[in-house]
Amino acid sequence: MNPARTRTKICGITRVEDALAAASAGADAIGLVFYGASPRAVTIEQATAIAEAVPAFVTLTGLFVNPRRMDVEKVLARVPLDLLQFHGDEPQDFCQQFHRRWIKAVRVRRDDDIENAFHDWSRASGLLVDAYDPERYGGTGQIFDWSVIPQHRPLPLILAGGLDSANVAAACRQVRPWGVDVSGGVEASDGTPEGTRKGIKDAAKITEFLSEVNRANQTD
Ligand SMILES: O=C(O)c1ccccc1NCC(=O)[C@H](O)[C@H](O)COP(=O)(O)O
Repeated sequence: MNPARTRTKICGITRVEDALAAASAGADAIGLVFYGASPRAVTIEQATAIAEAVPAFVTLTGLFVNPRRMDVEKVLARVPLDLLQFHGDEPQDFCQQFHRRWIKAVRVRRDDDIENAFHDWSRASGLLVDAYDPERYGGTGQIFDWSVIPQHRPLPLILAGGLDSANVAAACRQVRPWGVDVSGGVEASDGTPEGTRKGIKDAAKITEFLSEVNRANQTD
């Protein structure tokens, strides 16, 4: 399916004000990280507050990494997530059991990883392709080689990994993804040249990122 416009998801949100900034700027989805080892992890209380604040038509996504079934169920009992995102090594049957739509992240290492993932997670509502890092599951700020992304896509493809306002327009034009997903690229600076305050977003960076996606959509 070819998108009329590229959808956008701002991931790793931990504060109500950042969720509202993303929604006001036009993001289609926001992501909450339920993975304790992440510096962007939210508590159930934070997630509940964000869920209450997010307006209709913004997809509230819950991200998990190799959770137990009970971990996901515990979150779903308290937080009205619209979509699950599995960012670890979860098999399809595991992802499928929650009666909720879900997307699968694949960390791209080999040329045929994406093709294999389309086959292995064929019941997903989308495939998120991210950079591979041997030590971290995601949110790495790293780009991968977009030329390995196949043209034939049995599922909507969501591009992630090291995106920011400087490269997202080029990414949209080259890859033509269904959607793009960003985390570190819209975070507040920690005062060092490359560093960011993990989980704290910069509203101006979110606006600039979304403007660049819109620009790419309009100049096709
Ligand atoms: O954000 C995290 O800390 C994280 C930890 C473990 C698994 C996934 C994680 N984030 C995934 C995302 O949703 C990011 O948007 C995606 O990996 C891209 O991140 P970035 O390169 O920082 O834009």
